[in-house]
Amino acid sequence: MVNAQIGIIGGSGLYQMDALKNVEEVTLDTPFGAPSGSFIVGELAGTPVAFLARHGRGHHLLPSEIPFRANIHGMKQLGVKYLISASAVGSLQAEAKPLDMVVPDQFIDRTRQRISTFFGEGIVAHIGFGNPICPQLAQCLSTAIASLELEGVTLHNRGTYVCMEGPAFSTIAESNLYRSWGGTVIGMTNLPEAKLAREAEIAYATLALVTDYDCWHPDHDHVTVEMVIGNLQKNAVNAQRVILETVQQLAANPFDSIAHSALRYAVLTPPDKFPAATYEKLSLLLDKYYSPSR
Ligand SMILES: CSC[C@H]1O[C@H](OP(=O)(O)O)[C@H](O)[C@@H]1O
Ligand SMILES: Nc1ncnc2[nH]cnc12
Repeated sequence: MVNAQIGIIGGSGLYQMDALKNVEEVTLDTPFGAPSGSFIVGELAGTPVAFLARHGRGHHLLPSEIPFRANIHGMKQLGVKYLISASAVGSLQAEAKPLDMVVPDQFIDRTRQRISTFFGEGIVAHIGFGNPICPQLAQCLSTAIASLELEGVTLHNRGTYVCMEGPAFSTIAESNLYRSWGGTVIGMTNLPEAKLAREAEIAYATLALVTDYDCWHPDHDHVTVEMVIGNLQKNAVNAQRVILETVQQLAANPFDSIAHSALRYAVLTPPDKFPAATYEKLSLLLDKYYSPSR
């Protein structure tokens, strides 16, 4: 099996990494079904990475249809310890303008139809999620963005990502509500990913690419798909430069994240009560702690 410690999930407008070398397409199955598509494994500046387009390469999956569990499980199978998510977001604050980059440190969950856990079916676990983003990985992203001095791009190195269900964009009333809650940006995908990555003990951070002002700003048009993709196309080259720089930093200075031991005290069910079939589904996550005692 191919091994890549760094994973990249590309969102709307980022369906491939142009700088990848020695590329191999890997099709994986998981106990949680099929991922969004095949993983593209290759080298970025000599470092092995695994890339996945979360909506599929032809963008055929709605946010609510993305097989988040399979995607994260697939990354885990490939050996990923650090996961970078690149995502299009609307801005909820005037200072975060289209084409800016935000590295959020918090989430607000407004999803309704997502399965955001690997657990259940007889094995109960509760991970800590107070700090949902890995601070060191977020710092790597921020350092990379700052070091590139990208023209016209302001870095916002913290912020709250509101994750809505979609697929319709928000109403003005909702957008203003999220602003009053302190939301910085809004998207439809990153929260289930972050929760599942934490359960899989993978450090996760988001590179949020601002594409629009959602619908709250009196001086800007309401968000449309055309606006999102137009701005992302302008910024996709910069986003790939940021990811490349981050991967180089990470390869030179790997670190231990709190995410890497998230399950140590999370499981409540005694191991002798684990249903065998459920344990088998979760063995990639749980063997590290329980295999010898079972
Ligand atoms: C194309 S606009 C809405 C769409 O874009 C964002 O996707 P991603 O997070 O995968 O970049 C947003 O979350 C919606 O899924
Ligand atoms: N305004 C917005 N709302 C939700 N998701 C988005 N992705 C990009 N812009 C968005």
